Amino acid sequence: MPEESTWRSVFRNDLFKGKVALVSGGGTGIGKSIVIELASLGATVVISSRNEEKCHKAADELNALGFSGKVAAGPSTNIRKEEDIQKLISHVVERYGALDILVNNAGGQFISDSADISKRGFQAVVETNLQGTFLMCREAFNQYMRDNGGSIVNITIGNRNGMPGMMHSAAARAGVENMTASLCVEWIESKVRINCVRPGIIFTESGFENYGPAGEYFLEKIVPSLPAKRLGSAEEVSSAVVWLLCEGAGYVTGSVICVDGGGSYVALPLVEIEDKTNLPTYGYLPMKAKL
Ligand SMILES: CCCCCCC/C=C/C(=O)SCCNC(=O)CCNC(=O)[C@H](O)C(C)(C)COP(=O)(O)OP(=O)(O)OC[C@H]1O[C@@H](n2cnc3c(N)ncnc32)[C@H](O)[C@@H]1OP(=O)(O)O
Ligand SMILES: NC(=O)C1=CN([C@@H]2O[C@H](COP(=O)(O)OP(=O)(O)OC[C@H]3O[C@@H](n4cnc5c(N)ncnc54)[C@H](OP(=O)(O)O)[C@@H]3O)[C@@H](O)[C@H]2O)C=CC1
Repeated sequence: MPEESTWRSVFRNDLFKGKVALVSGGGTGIGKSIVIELASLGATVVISSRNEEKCHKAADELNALGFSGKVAAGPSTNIRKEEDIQKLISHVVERYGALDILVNNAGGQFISDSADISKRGFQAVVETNLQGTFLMCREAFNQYMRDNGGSIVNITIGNRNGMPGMMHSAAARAGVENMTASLCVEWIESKVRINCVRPGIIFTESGFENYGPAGEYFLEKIVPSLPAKRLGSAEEVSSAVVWLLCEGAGYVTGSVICVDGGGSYVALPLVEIEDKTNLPTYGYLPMKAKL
């Protein structure tokens, strides 16, 4: 996390004054950076995840840094569980009287060849990333935003070229982006805007711990293949999130902003393809060139 003395948001410091925000997975990584942005711009921010202690620790740390009382941990919430989500949203609305901003940042997956993913493994990833995001949006809308308006940002993952090695997550996040397109129309009458931010490969300690040595190995191969030749920072993601949430983005809904240094336009070498290809050729004419 940046030192408070050196870190300044690029946005106006009262941008979210009086607003109440909920950031899922806000105790670590990208989510924590979004929390810092929102709190520093005047919002009251509730953070939640499965590990409540981690969220309390992050809230205490941020409040001690100068966001005194602006950051609070909500109840432990597993976004795979509908009842946890219902309780979390009602906790925020009852305690803070509003829910103006929702950032669906919680999510994750594991690296695996698709052929080795069990049914439960696939379900766990889809339940977390697609169903969890849907239920968070639905509850926020039904319990508050339908009558009061609001702004939602869903964090997704690079899925333009699929994501060999993380197929389940890319499929679920593509679903989130498509769901966002539907919801932006259905909820516009309630003055709810909903958008996505699709990060490329972003350095977060918490995120990469999840992959262990496999993560290091992949990174060595991925970084040279990225057009930007570097990883992104959490702050580069949270800047985009905050812009989408603010009034200046008032005509933006249903969109996806890629924060990926151009990574969507190259194939990431997450899986190795042998030089010798086995794909049979079809054709009647003799091949002039060796394909
Ligand atoms: C390193 C470079 C690669 C490119 C990076 C791309 C950029 C993306 C970065 C990020 O997303 S950073 C965020 C990372 N953080 C996380 O992913 C954390 C959250 N993830 C999880 O909690 C899990 O991955 C989960 C599967 C979503 C949930 O795990 P949980 O333990 O709660 O699931 P269970 O209900 O216990 O198990 C369900 C099912 O899933 C199988 N499974 C779980 N982990 C793995 C694994 N590592 N490999 C294979 N299978 C796994 C588990 O075995 C269960 O299935 P069955 O065994 O019962 O069939
Ligand atoms: N870092 C990267 O390169 C990229 C990350 N992303 C996405 O950005 C988001 C943040 O990732 P990042 O900050 O890197 O990694 P983190 O692991 O730090 O963030 C994931 C957060 O989600 C929470 N979470 C995970 N599963 C659940 C669940 N079932 N219910 C509630 N909370 C949950 C975790 O908390 P807890 O364990 O306490 O539940 C954690 O705080 C994720 O959705 C990730 O997939 C997308 C593209 C690239």
